[in-house]
Formats: sequence, C-alpha cells, structure tokens
Amino acid sequence: MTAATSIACAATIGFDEAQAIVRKSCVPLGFEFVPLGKAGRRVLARDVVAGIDSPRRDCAAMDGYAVHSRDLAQGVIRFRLSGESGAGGPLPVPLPPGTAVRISTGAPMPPGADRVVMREYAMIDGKHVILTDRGGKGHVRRRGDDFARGQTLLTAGTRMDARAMVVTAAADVEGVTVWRRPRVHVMTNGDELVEPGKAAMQADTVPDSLSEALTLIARQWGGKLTGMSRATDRIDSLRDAAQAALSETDILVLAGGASHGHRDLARAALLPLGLRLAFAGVAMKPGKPLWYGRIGRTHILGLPGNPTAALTTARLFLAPMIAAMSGAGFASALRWSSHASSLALEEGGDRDQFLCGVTQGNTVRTIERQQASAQMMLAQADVLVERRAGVPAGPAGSVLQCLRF
Ligand SMILES: Nc1nc2c(c(=O)[nH]1)N[C@H]1C(S)=C(S)[C@@H](COP(=O)(O)OP(=O)(O)OC[C@H]3O[C@@H](n4cnc5c(N)ncnc54)[C@H](O)[C@@H]3O)O[C@H]1N2
Ligand code: MOO
Repeated sequence: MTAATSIACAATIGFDEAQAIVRKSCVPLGFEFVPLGKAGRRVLARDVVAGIDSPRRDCAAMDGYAVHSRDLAQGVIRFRLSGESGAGGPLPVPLPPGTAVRISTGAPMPPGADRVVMREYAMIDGKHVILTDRGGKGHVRRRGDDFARGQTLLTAGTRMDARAMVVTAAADVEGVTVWRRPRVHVMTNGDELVEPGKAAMQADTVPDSLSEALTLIARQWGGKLTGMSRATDRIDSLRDAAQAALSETDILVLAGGASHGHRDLARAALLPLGLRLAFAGVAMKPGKPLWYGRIGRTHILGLPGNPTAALTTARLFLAPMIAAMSGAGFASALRWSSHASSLALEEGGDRDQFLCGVTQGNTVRTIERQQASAQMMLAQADVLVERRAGVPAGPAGSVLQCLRF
C-alpha cells in the first residue's frame, strides 16, 4: 500500500493507479487440504499428480470379442469361445490361439489378445463365434494411454471446475491442496434502507438492493461470505458493525456513505478502528467516491451507494481482489474482450467511464441513459464497456473493450 492518506486530504487518483494499489496489496492467503467434495470452484495451490495409470491395464475400447490378430491375419473366422472379461470382473487368463473371449468396453484384455472385434461383426454359433471384421482397428486402449502414474495432470492456479474434477478423481486423488478463500463481510448503510419486501409498508424507505448482490459477487469470484450487516448513518452504528466483523474478515466491503455528504460517514467511522486509507476518490464514472484501505490485515473496500456505481466498482475492484486472494490472480477477473460498437460514440469525458452495455454476437450497444443511481438497466446489461477519459469520438463499428458484468 502507498503512504496512507488521512481522511481530510484524501485525493482523487486515476483508475489504473487505484487498481495497481489494490492489486499490489492483495496476495493469496495461504493454503489448505480439502476433500474433492469440497474442492469445487477452489483454486489449486499444488499440482494434481496421477496416482495410477489410466487405463490401468490394456483394455477393450469396444464391446465385442478379444482375439489374437495373428489368427485373423491367417484367415481364421470361426473362434472357440473361451470365457468373458468384464470391467471390474476377475482378471482374464491368457488367451489360447484360435479362441475368443467376450469382452466389454473398459474390460482388461486377456494376456496375448491384441485385438477386439466389435460385436456388430460377430455371430454366435453354439460354443463358437464367427468374426467377419478384418479391418485395421485394434480397438484396444493401452495401459497408461491417457495418463501415467506420476504425471502432472493439473497445475497450481487451475480452478476446480467439473472438467478438473473428472481429471482429479480419475487420477485416484481423494483431495487437493487449494488456496484459502478470502472471508468477505458485506455491510450496507443508510437510514432509509430496509430488507427487500418491507419497503411498500413503510413510507420513505428504500429496499436494500445491494446486500444480496454484493454477497453473490463475493461468492461468484471465490470468496466465503462470513457475514452481512446493515448499519444506519450514525458513526457508532457503522463503527460497531465494522468492529464486530473485523476479526473474522479478510475483505470488508462497505456500500454507501462514501461521498461528501454530512451523513457519509463510512471512512470517518472506521478511522478509530485503525483504518489506514490508501485512496479515497477515483477518477472514474461511475464510482468516483470509491475508497480503499486496511485495518490491520483486513482489506476495506468502500463502494459508492448508488447501485450501478456500487456494482460497477465491485466488478472492477472486489472481483479481482477476491480472485487474487484466492490464488486465481487479479487479472483472471479482468478478461476484457473486443466488440464493435453498434452506435456512434461521443468523445470520452474527463473521467474513465465504464458504461453498461448489451452485447449481440460481436457487437455491443451502450445503454442510452446511463446513471449511477439507475437499477433497471442492470436487467439488460451484460457487459461493462470501457471509455477512457479524453478518447476521441468514433463512428459505429469502433472497437470497444468489454468486461462480462
Ligand atoms: N457533494 C457531492 N455529492 C455527491 C458526490 C460528490 O462528489 N459531491 N458524489 C456523488 C456520487 S458520484 C455518488 S456515486 C454518490 C455516492 O454516494 P455515497 O456513497 O455517499 O452513497 P449514499 O449517499 O449512501 O447513497 C447514495 C444513493 O444510493 C442509495 N443506496 C445506498 N445504499 C443502497 C443500497 N444498499 N440499496 C439501495 N440503494 C442504496 C441511497 O439510498 C442513495 O439514494 O454520491 C453523489 N453525491
Ligand atoms: O461516481 Mo458516481 O458513482 O457517478 O454516481
């Protein structure tokens, strides 16, 4: 973290500088061993190494009959049936020449047999089978064909998705070493806020539309929610809620009370708890009041209360913070992609702008009336569109950088 600024002289810094400060400050938290059943979506801190060969023995790739290819080459078509090999069954005995064994996909090949004839090319004739396929394919999977014991199958940094889960289980590995998940506490504040569903009954209240959304973002990016609280616009309410959360929290996210009003007290309330501010105010739109600091080891991210501003800054700061602290890397949450604008673009303003956009194939349309306080446009937007400060106006078709929202 750069030299802490006091609340009184908090300065506005650039968007890139703000991201760089947060990025530098957020490192993985340490690792733990978890069983596979608890490893979903976690990030590997150690490679996954195969504990066995796969397949474990030479085995059939098709249902049919295992034979010596030499017999087929010599023109034998009528084979004496000498038993069966099934996956998970007893190991087959060596196959005498001129005989065939009925075999299932995945079952071990009898020693000596090197060819499977698919059952579609077989006709049973009493205790014999007539095999008519002379084609080139052996239909045998060799031991270790897919992977061999001791081979590295997944490297540290991989997120455990369903595909990684298949590979790990196939490697006969019962658990994995993963990065610890950052514990996140989401705190909103505002005297007007009530639980969704309770506003219609109380005049002048506003449904708290951020608590559940921020919780979801925290979970989506690999955080572990340890608490939610809703404070009023009073210093002691904010301070007490923060203090109660601090001991079991790696990231405390506060929404609201970030700006300059006489009731915007989030930073002031946390100063007595030892808040060291890194920045307060970022030259971005929306999100100007965004602030960040630390209390001891806990990261404190202060989001503006305006809902679209809160969600935009959460996507651009909270998501990569969690990704970095959970081992996936800050940049893994910031994969921008190019889309052609379907509209002509105005010149960029004096702050870096992040607009709500709607993609359609390779094109993107920025939503017309953008407001930090808006909420309905979030129902349509699927990306944030970057418009840097001062960029020149551009015609439709101009390429824009977009981030899945
Ligand atoms: N004099 C100035 N006023 C404002 C400035 C400024 O620079 N100078 N900045 C504006 C900007 S930009 C933003 S963004 C807002 C953000 O202000 P706060 O972070 O202090 O947010 P609040 O005042 O607490 O709330 C603003 C607005 O959002 C609603 N809100 C807050 N939390 C929630 C929630 N959990 N669910 C739903 N809605 C929420 C709140 O009711 C207010 O309407 O400040 C400008 N002002
Ligand atoms: O910066 Mo505010 O987030 O525009 O409304």
